[in-house]
Amino acid sequence: MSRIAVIGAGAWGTALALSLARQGRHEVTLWAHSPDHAAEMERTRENTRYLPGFALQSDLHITNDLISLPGRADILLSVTPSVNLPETIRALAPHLSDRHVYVSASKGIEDGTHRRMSEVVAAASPVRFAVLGGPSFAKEVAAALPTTATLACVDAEVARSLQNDFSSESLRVYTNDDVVGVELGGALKNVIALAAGVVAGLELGSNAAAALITRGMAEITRLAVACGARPETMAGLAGYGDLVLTCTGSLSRNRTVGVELGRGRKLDDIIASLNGKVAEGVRCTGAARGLAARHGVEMPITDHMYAILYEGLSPRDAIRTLMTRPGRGE
Ligand SMILES: NC(=O)C1=CN([C@@H]2O[C@H](COP(=O)(O)OP(=O)(O)OC[C@H]3O[C@@H](n4cnc5c(N)ncnc54)[C@H](OP(=O)(O)O)[C@@H]3O)[C@@H](O)[C@H]2O)C=CC1
Ligand SMILES: O=C(CO)COP(=O)(O)O
Repeated sequence: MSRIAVIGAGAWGTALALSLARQGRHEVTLWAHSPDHAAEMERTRENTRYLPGFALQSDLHITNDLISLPGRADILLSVTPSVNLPETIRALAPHLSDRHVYVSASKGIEDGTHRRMSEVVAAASPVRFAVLGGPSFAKEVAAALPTTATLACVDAEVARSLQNDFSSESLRVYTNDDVVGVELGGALKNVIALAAGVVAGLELGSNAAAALITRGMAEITRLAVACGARPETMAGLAGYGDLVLTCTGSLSRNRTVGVELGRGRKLDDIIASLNGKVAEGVRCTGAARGLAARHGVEMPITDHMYAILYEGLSPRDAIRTLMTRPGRGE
């Protein structure tokens, strides 16, 4: 039995808490950011705001007390939006030690600094770090549909132990030691998923959708490898797997934002209609572009996505300029 605290009661944190509690062999606590959300989940035994339709098990603890978590758990599973990780880890830091394993399931890169979540955590605390990635829509994990994931940690023993803790009949977990690759695969695919949504919103057809995924993978891999990732990781679940899922699956929030952009809706209006739900790619597009500039890596799809989001480029003009760039080898 492990004591596991899930930090973040959005859709993904709740789905992971449900999946862990379902096993019946762990003590699981789910932390919600806002007190009223925690109280509402305690009362209804359901997360009606972010993952409606799934009953929270009676032995799943719910709390809003962040700093109690390091005392009641050895594994901290961090599932806040990436923009909220720095404030969360700052609050937790005085209570953390190297006996804690901190598993990040957030998929983003810090704005401005371009730090990965592992770098944000390492700068603030002495915990051992792992990252969970792969193709995994929260709703399907909550429904116990077959799902695979990648768990990366530089310490192979910790990775194996987490694999054992997280694995179940419906969740098959693979280990990896390429933390950089799993982190960047998860964050960068969100940018390409936005672009895939744009292609769908403009009704550009299946050829364009396949091209976008493939050329998107090429630029994600270029950047990730320049940052130290292994190419094989990018060809695996946390790379291609998650990219294919979010570029094709209608449950993807990032893809949905892209679809609406392609149909001509304004970004502010689309974000407002998400009601506090996060589409990480919107922020990550700027961070990815900054990281690429630092490493001298060419990211044409990411650049055009940035111009659509923040510089008023029309989706149709973006596709036209991408299609008419000077010819090059594949
Ligand atoms: N949804 C999915 O299928 C998957 C999501 N992910 C990743 O998981 C992460 C979380 O996404 P998801 O679960 O979808 O989130 P949701 O969009 O479902 O929910 C947003 C969450 O952010 C919380 N929040 C808002 N402000 C803060 C804050 N200042 N500090 C901490 N938390 C805050 C909200 O809590 P409150 O309402 O109480 O303020 C709410 O729990 C993202 O990085 C995402 O990419 C990864 C795989 C799958
Ligand atoms: O990362 C995800 C699935 O693996 C979820 O993608 P969205 O954030 O686009 O919904």
